[in-house]
Amino acid sequence: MQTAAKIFVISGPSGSGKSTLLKRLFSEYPSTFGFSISHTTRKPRPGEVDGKDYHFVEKEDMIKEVEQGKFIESATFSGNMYGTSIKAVEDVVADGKVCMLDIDMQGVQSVKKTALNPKYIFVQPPSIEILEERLRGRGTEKEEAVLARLAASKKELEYGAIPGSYDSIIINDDLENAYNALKKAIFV
Ligand SMILES: Nc1ncnc2c1ncn2[C@@H]1O[C@H](COP(=O)(O)OP(=O)(O)OP(=O)(O)O)[C@@H](O)[C@H]1O
Repeated sequence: MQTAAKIFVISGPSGSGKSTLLKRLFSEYPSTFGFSISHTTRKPRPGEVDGKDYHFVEKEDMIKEVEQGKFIESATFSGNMYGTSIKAVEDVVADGKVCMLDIDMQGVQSVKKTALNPKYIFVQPPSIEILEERLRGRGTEKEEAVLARLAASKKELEYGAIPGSYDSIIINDDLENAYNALKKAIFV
């Protein structure tokens, strides 16, 4: 099946349903799509393979490459750096797959400065109240983290509402409808 682009950026507030939708897409089309492999400065855990689970790199090398503008996004969690390089996205395409990039609003703005030329998809919750319900229902975050995510989601929603920020907006109310809308945005 033909897709509208080789790279899709999927963004939206935490809890809006990006992972749920992508999981479905990957299971319906197991050989069409791929995720880029992230870099990290943390040490591999037993069984983790360099270049498969992560690109395991030294901190000074990663800092240098981030400074050189080779990364779309990078962040530090508990002392370890993580990030997505532009090349990691290009590698997915070189491997014959359509790259799905699940990133936040800052990542979106950063991709816009590259030559990757993806289609941008925004996954929008039906309302803030429902977003809050789903975030709590997921049960993966402590109260503090839920509140931080909700605060960040307001900015994500504002950015999503600016005309031209995204090529498609998927309102994730009924999952079935949202999934069909996602497929419409992806396949031509
Ligand atoms: N259409 C829907 N109707 C009801 N519940 C949904 C729907 N879509 C997703 N959910 C539920 O909402 C919660 C958040 O979804 P999900 O984890 O996919 O969000 P996300 O955007 O990937 O979040 P994050 O950015 O934090 O990874 C999950 O518990 C999921 O099962």
